[in-house]
Amino acid sequence: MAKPISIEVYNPNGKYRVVSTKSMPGTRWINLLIEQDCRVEICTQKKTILSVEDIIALIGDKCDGVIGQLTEDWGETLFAALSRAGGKAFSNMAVGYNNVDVNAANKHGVAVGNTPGVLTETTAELAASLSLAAARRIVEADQFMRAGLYDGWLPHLFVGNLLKGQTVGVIGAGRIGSAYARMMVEGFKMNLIYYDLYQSTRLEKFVTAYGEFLKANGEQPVTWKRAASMDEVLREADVISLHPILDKTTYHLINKESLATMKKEAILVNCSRGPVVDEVALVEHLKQNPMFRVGLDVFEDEPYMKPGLADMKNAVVVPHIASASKWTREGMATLAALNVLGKIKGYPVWGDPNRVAPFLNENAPPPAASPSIVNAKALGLPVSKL
Ligand SMILES: NC(=O)C1=CN([C@@H]2O[C@H](COP(=O)(O)OP(=O)(O)OC[C@H]3O[C@@H](n4cnc5c(N)ncnc54)[C@H](O)[C@@H]3O)[C@@H](O)[C@H]2O)C=CC1
Ligand SMILES: O=C(O)C(=O)CO
Repeated sequence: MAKPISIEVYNPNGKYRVVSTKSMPGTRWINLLIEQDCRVEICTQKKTILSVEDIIALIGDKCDGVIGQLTEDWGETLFAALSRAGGKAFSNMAVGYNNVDVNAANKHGVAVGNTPGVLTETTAELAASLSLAAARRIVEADQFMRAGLYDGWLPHLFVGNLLKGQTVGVIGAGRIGSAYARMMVEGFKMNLIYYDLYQSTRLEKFVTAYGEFLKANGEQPVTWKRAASMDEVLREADVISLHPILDKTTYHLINKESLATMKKEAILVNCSRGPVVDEVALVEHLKQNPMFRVGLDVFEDEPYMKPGLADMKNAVVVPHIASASKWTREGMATLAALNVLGKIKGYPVWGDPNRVAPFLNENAPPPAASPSIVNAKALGLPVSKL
């Protein structure tokens, strides 16, 4: 029998019961639910990662929808529990939903929401920050200063890599990968090589136009190339950033062999999901190649790091904060709440989950639609004509 869980309740007499497994930034998401007759229950348990049993206790006997987190295991057990409680909607407060078994949700007729778009630039900015931190050895240098070791300028002190004119490689040039590529190309005048299952025509056009602009101003133009294989990117790029989804095809995409393909002084950044990289192989590679550097936001066994990683001076590590800007996190909470609300109210699904701005405008009511439901087709949900 699961222990009772502490909660905070808003609008206790609301008709629909919506549970959020965590407190989320901002208040707009709560207000939007309350305005539509929802009783909102927020779990206040002091435990970072809730277990399946904890969430079953939160769902209880009657629950219309749940807003959950990427740390939770949303599989058959939870969707069965939600369905038994009369629930028809779940939303991750995340764009990635590798923690969700969508087939199990389909089986129980539960709509699964995610939060694309609102975190694209914020996440890309963190990937760019990690690229710079690794290239210019910022964390090592900061630690050196704080340790009182600086006793004067030296020609060899913390020499790193210049980005200008080098090649940035992007693996997974979707929303975030493309935004990161634009930042590195435009900001640092890097040439681009990318690998994705699909062509990114918009990104290619952007780099072409920027190259023409530079040329017209008497500067060296930037270039782009769509690689035929991932190995081509690994061989040619000086900085490689990983932005694919995590699924069977991308698990351990970066492993001992692929690391060996990369340049000895390359920089690898991962802001996608930890298991995209074989972290044991990475630690070994970092040990053997002190000039190879990484910037990691995500880890294979989050929240843990594989043994040895924390000791590596050539690794910059941060705790899965890529989407952590105030605007983005408040927007993610809003989109997640509206995904659940839309299904409860019987609204259609928004036609273009990449165009979420109308849901984020605080000065107007949001459209009567769920912003992004990943299994809309499987459940036969109607699509909004707005
Ligand atoms: N660290 C963090 O806090 C965050 C991490 N993420 C992660 O980033 C991922 C990407 O997000 P978006 O760019 O919004 O998604 P997206 O769906 O726009 O882009 C993913 C891209 O990966 C490509 N792809 C899929 N399989 C591939 C393969 N085997 N090889 C190469 N490319 C492949 C797809 O074709 C697509 O273009 C999310 O699924 C999530 O896991 C997203 C936001 C924040
Ligand atoms: O949205 C995601 O997928 C995250 O990892 C957190 O922003």
